[in-house]
Amino acid sequence: MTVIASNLGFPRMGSNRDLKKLVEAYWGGKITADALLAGAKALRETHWKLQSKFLTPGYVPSNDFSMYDHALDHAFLFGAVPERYASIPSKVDQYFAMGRGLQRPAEGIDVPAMEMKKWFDTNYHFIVPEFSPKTEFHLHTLKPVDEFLEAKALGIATRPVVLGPVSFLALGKGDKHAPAGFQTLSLLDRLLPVYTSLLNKLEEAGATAVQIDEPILALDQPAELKAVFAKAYAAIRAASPRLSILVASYFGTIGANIDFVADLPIDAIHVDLVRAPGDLDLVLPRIAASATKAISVGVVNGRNIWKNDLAKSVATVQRAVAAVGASRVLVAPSCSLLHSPHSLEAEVKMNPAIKLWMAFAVQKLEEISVIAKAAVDPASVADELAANKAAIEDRKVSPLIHDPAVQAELRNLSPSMFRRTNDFAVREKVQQAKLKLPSFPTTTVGSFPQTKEVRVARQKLKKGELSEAEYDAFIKAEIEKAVRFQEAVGLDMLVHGEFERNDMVEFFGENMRGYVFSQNGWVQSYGSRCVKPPIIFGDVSRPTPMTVETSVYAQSLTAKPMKGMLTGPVTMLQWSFVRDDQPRKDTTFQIALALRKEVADLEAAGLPAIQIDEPAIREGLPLRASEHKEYLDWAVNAFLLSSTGVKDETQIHTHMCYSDFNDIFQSISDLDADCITIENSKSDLKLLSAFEKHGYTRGIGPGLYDIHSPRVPPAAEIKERLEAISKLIDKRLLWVNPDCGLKTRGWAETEAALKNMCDVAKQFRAADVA
Ligand SMILES: CN1c2c(nc(N)[nH]c2=O)NC[C@@H]1CNc1ccc(C(=O)N[C@@H](CCC(=O)N[C@@H](CCC(=O)N[C@@H](CCC(=O)O)C(=O)O)C(=O)O)C(=O)O)cc1
Ligand SMILES: N[C@@H](CCS)C(=O)O
Ligand SMILES: [Zn+2]
Repeated sequence: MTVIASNLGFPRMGSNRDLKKLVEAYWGGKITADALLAGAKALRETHWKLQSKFLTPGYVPSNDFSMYDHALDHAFLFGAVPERYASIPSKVDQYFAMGRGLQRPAEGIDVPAMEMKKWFDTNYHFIVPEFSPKTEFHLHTLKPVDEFLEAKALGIATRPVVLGPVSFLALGKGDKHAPAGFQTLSLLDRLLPVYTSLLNKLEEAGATAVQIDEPILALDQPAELKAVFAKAYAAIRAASPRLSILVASYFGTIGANIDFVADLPIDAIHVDLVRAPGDLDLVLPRIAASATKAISVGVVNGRNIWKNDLAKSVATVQRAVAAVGASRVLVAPSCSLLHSPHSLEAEVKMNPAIKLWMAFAVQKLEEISVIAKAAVDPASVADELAANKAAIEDRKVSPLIHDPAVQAELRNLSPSMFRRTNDFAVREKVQQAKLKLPSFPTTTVGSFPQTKEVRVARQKLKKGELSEAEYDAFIKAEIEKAVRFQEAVGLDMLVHGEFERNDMVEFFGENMRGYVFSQNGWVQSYGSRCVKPPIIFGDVSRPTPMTVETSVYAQSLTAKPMKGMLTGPVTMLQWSFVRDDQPRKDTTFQIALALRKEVADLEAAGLPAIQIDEPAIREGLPLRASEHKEYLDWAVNAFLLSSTGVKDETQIHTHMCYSDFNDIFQSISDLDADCITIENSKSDLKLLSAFEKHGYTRGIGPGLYDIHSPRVPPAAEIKERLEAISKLIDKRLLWVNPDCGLKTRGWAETEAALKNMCDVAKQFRAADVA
């Protein structure tokens, strides 16, 4: 008797970010659509073959691959293609246009991208499906079937992954024509026949099992949802009586939702036992009470890079086996491995003492395989278990982790370190007297285009082909160009452009103690964009100033005020792989203390304004409301600890993007920043209504255009938006800026867009004076 070794999803990018290179080559006109599709197919083949080495036949996932995003795939699959993309001739271009917009003036095509949002509490972004009461579904593609058959042709039996009908609708939104109060779930009756016909086609192709992802089960759910789930799964069961259906919940506890999930006519339930170890006791009795249902135990962390404590996981799996028998237990990662880097194998430069503690996606599959074997026959994997035990022990006692000086500083924090000396009303006057900014001041969020030249220069520095001095001179030249550009375009508060940064989190990690870096530990962030999260393994501190020289240089080039530019403590935490041997709060406070010193140094060096970005503060919000307060208290305090050690005259900015901030409005206000630039261009005016409703009184720069798309926003569009905003927000508080940093854009489109934006600001300023 064996326990099944399974996977819920594999990273799509490939060992060498192959997918990124492929799609970008296609977008750049360097390869044809056929070459793109062939390249993607080859990548899937590699991934299926790789996974087959570790997983039980039939439990390798398919349809987890995506050219851009899986939520977009499902909108496309079910024909939820908004009207504005309907006339784009090729399906490939139509798909990418929905993800990233498309501007082809010669063909009269100019469509913005659909909205992009954070995928639950991850740093992955999904495309928000758009619906209206008129939405009719049909199978616009047969991607899951095609990919199932593709694997089958290679001799690999897979379990297709499909986004659940309830999560698919619930994660979507009403389009701009949808009436107020439109409920996307009201489309369930229309979706189900199409959904079940897809499952039928999968069965016809030979599929015997499917994984239906319902991640919304990790959220607090209204009572009405029980009936929605019951209806959806009754229809699925009726249409596919023999298909084995696993419903997967992940990213948190399934909680009280188990009460209705346990009654669904399905064959297996997946639970995330890393985030919610208590779910075993919650779910196992329900599984045991049924004669045939199986439990998929998510014991290997899909969200972090530390080695699994195999002995602990084996004990967990054995409890499940004891309760329901080995044939009804599946070992799995806690969630899809999409959020893990590909393989540790590439990490030839990493400190071996620390690498010993880690597992990336491929190593996690190996762990799953060992756990499944050990649950029934530990002797068969005795060597693997012994080696794992030694590594886990080694990490626990390693002297590399602890820094007594950092720990002492953390014990000695005083209440005054969490507040500014005076209120904003006082600070505002002192700052305005110093900065003398016009009304509707213009600024940008920090980064300017990270061109190929900039990235190649950094690569050359790493390879030793450029000296430190040559690289510094190159970066200084880039900064000077950016400063002259900003002056010419008419911006009021300038930035240095962040050219020296590989990434806003990685850069700071590289300059702090307690971090280690992978060479190739890329994780998809959105579309073709990847990040290489730094790894926090020990106590964090800042040995020397990190940004002062660069910021001082940038300020020396201009009479206009320059913003120092830092990444905030919560974002540093949220976008790193974090140590799991102390509370996240303690790690965040250590980072905040390091940043507080940097802020003090920037002020002392003469920077009049300092921006501390916290784009990830909302993303860190626990999925369950009962845990919100505790998180928000420490997250706000960490920001205050990093930012409040300055004089009244120093203007503290912050920046947030990619999330709905309405529900943390009070916490945003509690950050007490003098100005917040906030993403808003694609999420209508709901957010600003919250600022209006709560009477926000500090500076605010709602993003005026979307920076994720190469599309240049016409001035009229920016103007219309600013007009709508200035009806909601007191114009004395308003700043004029894009949604987020411009690092992913080219210079030509940046120049055109910022010119339009600054022209609009000038028009508003003139009208204000008149
Ligand atoms: C603001 N955002 C960020 C998030 N998370 C972060 N950790 N950082 C963020 O900025 N989450 C929310 C959003 C997501 N947005 C983005 C935006 C842009 C990117 C992005 O551009 N990623 C780059 C990789 C960035 C990087 O670290 N680059 C390195 C290495 C560059 C490289 O690949 N070099 C090549 C050679 C050069 C070349 O040919 O281009 C090589 O080594 O082979 C660097 O600059 O040194 C991306 O390319 O995907 C991510 C998230
Ligand atoms: N300062 C950063 C913020 C990104 S969220 C940038 O401009 O890229
Ligand atoms: Zn941003």
